[in-house]
Amino acid sequence: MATTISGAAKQMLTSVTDTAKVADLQKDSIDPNDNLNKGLTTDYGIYVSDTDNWLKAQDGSRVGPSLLEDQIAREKIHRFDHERIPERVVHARGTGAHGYFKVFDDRAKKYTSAGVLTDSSRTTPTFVRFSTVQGSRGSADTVRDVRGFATKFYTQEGVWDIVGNNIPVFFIQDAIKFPDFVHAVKPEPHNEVPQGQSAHNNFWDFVGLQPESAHMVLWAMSDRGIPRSFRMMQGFGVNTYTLINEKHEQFFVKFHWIPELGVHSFVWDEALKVCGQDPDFHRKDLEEAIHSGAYPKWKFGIQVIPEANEHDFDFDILDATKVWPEELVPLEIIGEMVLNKTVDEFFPETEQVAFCTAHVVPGIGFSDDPLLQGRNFSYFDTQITRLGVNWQELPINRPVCPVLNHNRDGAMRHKITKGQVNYWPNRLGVGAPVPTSQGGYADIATKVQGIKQRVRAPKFQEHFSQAQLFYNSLAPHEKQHVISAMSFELSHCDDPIVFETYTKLAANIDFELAKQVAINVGGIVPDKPTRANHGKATPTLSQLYYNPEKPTIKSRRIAILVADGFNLAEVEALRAALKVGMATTFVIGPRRGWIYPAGQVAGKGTGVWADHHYEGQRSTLFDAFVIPSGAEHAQKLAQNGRCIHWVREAFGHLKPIGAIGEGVVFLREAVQLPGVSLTSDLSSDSVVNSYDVVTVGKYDAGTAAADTLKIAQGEKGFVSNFAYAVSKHRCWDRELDGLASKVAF
Ligand code: HEM
Repeated sequence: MATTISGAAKQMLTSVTDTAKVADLQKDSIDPNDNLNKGLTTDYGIYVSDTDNWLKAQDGSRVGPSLLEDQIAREKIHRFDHERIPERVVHARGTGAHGYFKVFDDRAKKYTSAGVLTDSSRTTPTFVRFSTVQGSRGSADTVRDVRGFATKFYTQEGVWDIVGNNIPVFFIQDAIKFPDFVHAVKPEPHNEVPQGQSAHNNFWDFVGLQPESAHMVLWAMSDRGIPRSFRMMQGFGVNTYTLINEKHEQFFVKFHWIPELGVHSFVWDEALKVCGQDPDFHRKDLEEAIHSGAYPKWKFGIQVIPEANEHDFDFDILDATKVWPEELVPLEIIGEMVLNKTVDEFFPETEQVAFCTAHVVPGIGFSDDPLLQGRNFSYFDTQITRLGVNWQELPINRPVCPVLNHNRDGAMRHKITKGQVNYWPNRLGVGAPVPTSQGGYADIATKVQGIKQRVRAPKFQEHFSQAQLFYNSLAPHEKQHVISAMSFELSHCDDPIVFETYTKLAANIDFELAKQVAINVGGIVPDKPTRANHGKATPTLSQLYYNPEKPTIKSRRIAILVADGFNLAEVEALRAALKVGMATTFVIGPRRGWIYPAGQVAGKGTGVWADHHYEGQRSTLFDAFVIPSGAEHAQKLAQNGRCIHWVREAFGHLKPIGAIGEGVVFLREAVQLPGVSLTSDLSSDSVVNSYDVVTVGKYDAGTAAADTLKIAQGEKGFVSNFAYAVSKHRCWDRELDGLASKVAF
């Protein structure tokens, strides 16, 4: 039986994007350009000759009544009236993509019999949906929030879902608190405010009275809450699951995703602005990366604890408000996932995809983690409201292996099962259970004992030790960001009970943190810590730990700011060099269209095509930018307040800035960045890098060819030096040395 199942599901891969799931979806896809589908029809298939005029009783001179008998108009209106479905009760705003997952080898065999985790010859199709939690479907992407990272694996043995987040812990320990938590964080009930934010009384009231949330609150207030891109986030299964090997030995496990590009975030001012300037920023970023071939990639890792060692730790390994420090439980990297295809249509794929933590395949199981236990009930249940009881039959949700059972009927049943019986046992032997020896899901016999009572286990009572561990592990700029974020949020709480309670609670985490936040928001300033800080730290909790070993500028958005009279050869050389590193360049000029280089008559011939005009996009939407040389161009930039603001804002957001020749003069004379040294010799090609403001006097096409992109520290060439600054993401020293705060932006 087992061989029949996997045999039937064998994946026929003709290219990396043509996974078994993508092929499966073709059965339900239509292409309107296809000849067979050229003409417009009603839902029941007759051709429609007029979509503009409702059938009316009319005498030619006056408008008469519209007739209810018009079945074509009625159908159109009915469909429209009902085309919205309930949005997800949480994680309503999201975007998804297809991809595939592979393990490197069979090293996980000692833990699990799951083929998806042990068979390196397999390519398992995946679909990932990234989301925010608080906001509704139409809210902005770059709000401060936890991000969902939900992965559906279409394995040969059935669907496996890891419904995770970009933060490894959760706000609550027991699922019974989930409705309270969600009610508290969502817009307040009396006025439905605020949208997409936790900066309000009810959220901070709840977490102030619920100290188990202290650890997760710190993560959400850290840079993790404002990721630069879905592609630059870690993912975590959060809950404790189990792995079961062929010998029926059981292990506790946590699942991890580690992004190839490192873990990077916006700065808060930038995230706030992007909410308005481009509310779809993350959605478009994912699409742009996949379409440009810079496929997002994550390593997949597991932390494993043998069943016998469950109680070896000073925290409970089933408590979802705790991480398993990697010094205690090493992370084993066993595979990777690539996302390489955007959806063809948002609604049937991204909106109708439905995850469920209870979806596991043989070799993977659950633990008694009380949050997971509740989740296993909740997801199936909520999909019934959102999509109907046959939600698992929808094309995006159905497995790529055969499905056969006696669950029939229900609203919107698609499948037609032939035969006479829909129950087991039956006289025909149809739909028989599969023995575990042949692939049937095995529940491991486990001894359970206890007294029925509403309590939490003893180690679930401690809430601050890991909050301290997290805070202690952050780099100085990361700590500063937590203080600022908490201060921003509590400033939005106008009820003194709320901000006083939380500032009091924060003194359990870190004295300096509590003091600074309390001063900023008018809270209760502690005179001593409520609890001593144990001083322990672990490197893996800081985002800096995940900087790629080999620096990269892959998929970074780099703007080149020009006015008429710029140096064309430089711009062409820069674009060519940055393209080698798979960065995407955009020219920003006074207008969208041709911008004319020095020596060329305006309006004659071509120059460089500007992708946007100065007002069309702002510096917030790019990772870095360069100003080429050209006397006339530099003078024009200096006359334009928006261009000066562009540079000051990028400086304030700690972004790398490059300038050449008269571009440097523009920086020195018009922009006046504080505390930064710029090259003073416009005839020299030696590069000056000061706080990742990279300047050079001369950079010609010949030099550019010689300066092939080498992204490494200490590289002398202009483009390599600039690219290295881009690979580091931001210049934190600008912030730590107080330069950023001196600029108006
Ligand atoms: C470890 C803690 C949790 C994590 C990591 C988590 C993660 C997620 C993610 C990523 C989604 C979005 C799925 C998608 O993209 O469609 C989601 C949705 C949802 N979660 Fe959770 N969640 C957690 C806790 C809970 C708990 C405790 C409950 C309930 C007891 C719950 C109930 C829901 C519901 C009802 C949805 C909406 C599902 C849908 O309509 O598709 N979650 N969760």
